[in-house]
Amino acid sequence: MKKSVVLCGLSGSGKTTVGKILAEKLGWFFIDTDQLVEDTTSMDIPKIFQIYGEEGFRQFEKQMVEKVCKLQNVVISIGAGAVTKNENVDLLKKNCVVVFLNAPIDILVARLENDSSRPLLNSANTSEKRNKLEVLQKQREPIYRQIADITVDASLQPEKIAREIARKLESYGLEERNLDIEGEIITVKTQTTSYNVRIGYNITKDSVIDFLKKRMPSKVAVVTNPLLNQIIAKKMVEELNKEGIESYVILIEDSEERKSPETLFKIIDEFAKFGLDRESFVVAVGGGVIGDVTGFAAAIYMRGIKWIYVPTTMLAQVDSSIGGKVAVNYGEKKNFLGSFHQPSFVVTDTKFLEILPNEIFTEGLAEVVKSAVIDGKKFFNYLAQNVSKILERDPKVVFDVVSFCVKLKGKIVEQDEKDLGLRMVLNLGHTFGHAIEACLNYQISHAKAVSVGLVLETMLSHLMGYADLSTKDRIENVLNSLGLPTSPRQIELSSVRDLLKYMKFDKKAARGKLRFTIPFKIGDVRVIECDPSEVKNLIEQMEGVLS
Ligand SMILES: Nc1ncnc2c1ncn2[C@@H]1O[C@H](COP(=O)(O)OP(=O)(O)O)[C@@H](O)[C@H]1O
Ligand SMILES: O=C(O)C1=C[C@@H](OP(=O)(O)O)[C@@H](O)[C@H](O)C1
Ligand SMILES: [Mg+2]
Ligand SMILES: [Zn+2]
Repeated sequence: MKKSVVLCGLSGSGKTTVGKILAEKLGWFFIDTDQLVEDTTSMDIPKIFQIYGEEGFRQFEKQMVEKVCKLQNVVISIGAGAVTKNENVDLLKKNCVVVFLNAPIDILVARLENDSSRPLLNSANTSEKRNKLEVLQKQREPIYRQIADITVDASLQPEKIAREIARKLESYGLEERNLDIEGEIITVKTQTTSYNVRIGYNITKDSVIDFLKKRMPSKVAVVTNPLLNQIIAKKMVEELNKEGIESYVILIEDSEERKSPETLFKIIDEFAKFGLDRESFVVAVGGGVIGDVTGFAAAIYMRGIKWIYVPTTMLAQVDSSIGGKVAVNYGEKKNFLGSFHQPSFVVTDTKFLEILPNEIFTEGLAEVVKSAVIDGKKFFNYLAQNVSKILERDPKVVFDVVSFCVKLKGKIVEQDEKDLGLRMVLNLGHTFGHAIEACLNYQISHAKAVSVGLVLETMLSHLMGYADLSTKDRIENVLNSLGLPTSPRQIELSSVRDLLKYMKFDKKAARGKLRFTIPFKIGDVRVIECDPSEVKNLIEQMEGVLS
């Protein structure tokens, strides 16, 4: 199924200009691969050509095409030459409705007359520029024509072109998404502080700006990745500056490997470079890695400055954005260095969830099931009954799911901010989950590990004489129907016994005892302590059942 739109055509055909207008019209996010390449390399395109040559640029461009083709509901504008790589063409055709912006050369030459940002068209005079464009046209136009689902006359006014494309997209089932969902504000009151989590649809920019305008911080640093910079952060910073609040963007790459002390110090160096002081604010826009690292940087910079979190993935919205746990990995050890530093405000905008690749969306769902098991039958049954709506990302159901999880976690954190008692129930699925992640060398996602962990911990509870088998079956069924793994075999974990040695390094283990959070039944989750030898016995029994 084609879930996004890409605009192609020669330089000057209006891919960037029309793409922005079209996205606005559809209520979708807009992404330009040229801009992504520039933000990722921190260089403009002429500079990239100068240093790496055209082929070097094409390699960066290919990585960006791969990245954006994983998303949904986005308007993409590519560089004119992206179609010269077959891999790009294949991906774009597979994932996007392709629109060819077709305009006569004379018009293109006129539009680009004073433009020096396109190195392949750099020329001393107009006729030379025209010749270069004609050479590119011969090579590329046949490809545009061949891959186009829709062709439009790009010599018209940009607004008109965008309108025409939007009309033609309807027959591909791609339509405007401007949903009217009533938001809500949830207050989290801990012993040390109190803050609001505002949940809503398409609320990020206004919420953050309103909040900051009331406080007028000395400076603001927004930490995000290149993709989210284009989608939201850049505009936010521009508006903040217009409002007289001096603001900057700090771009980081946010793969799990980058959740490191190096990234932490890089962010801190940037804070110092921009002159942030104790009256400044930090805004983290991104998934769990960006939230955790940025929150930790805010926690230790000048002994702590205030921060706002805008979580953009399902996992971050339902889990890591609440409760103020911030951290980086240290060597092999996950979240080994960290602190508690509650944000001053959380903006949970479910519009971000519309564009997530399926796999990343699903990653949040394991924690959702966990929350449902902790809370009880009502939410658990709601989940079980709404599996297909969740997978379709029905906006209302997604909103309810996020809201539910935020409220539950908020309540738990209010009673036990520092993870000394009650908060440990949130570790359900995680003693096994973390051990699975470590045992598989972190080549598995946290979500999949927690999903299998949930099932194994319920089995453990059963073998201890607590949970009955129907509880295990119900948890297993919901996880399975959401597309999450439930058995060691599905994740290529050959021996459950191997997990034991990793459990001993768990942060929850103390004085030689292991700690588990296990369900007695749905809605009754308890923390228990065990001797490693007892756990070894039980795991051996478990392997008997599994084989
Ligand atoms: N339909 C249009 N009518 C008039 N000017 C346009 C139109 N589309 C683009 N332009 C102008 O042409 C120049 C190149 O547009 P741009 O969007 O950068 O094209 P592309 O991304 O396809 O290279 C810009 O100065 C832009 O304002
Ligand atoms: O023709 C090309 O190969 C290029 C086109 C540019 O994008 P536009 O199509 O926006 O000019 C940009 O990707 C780069 O300068 C290379
Ligand atoms: Mg462009
Ligand atoms: Zn987790």
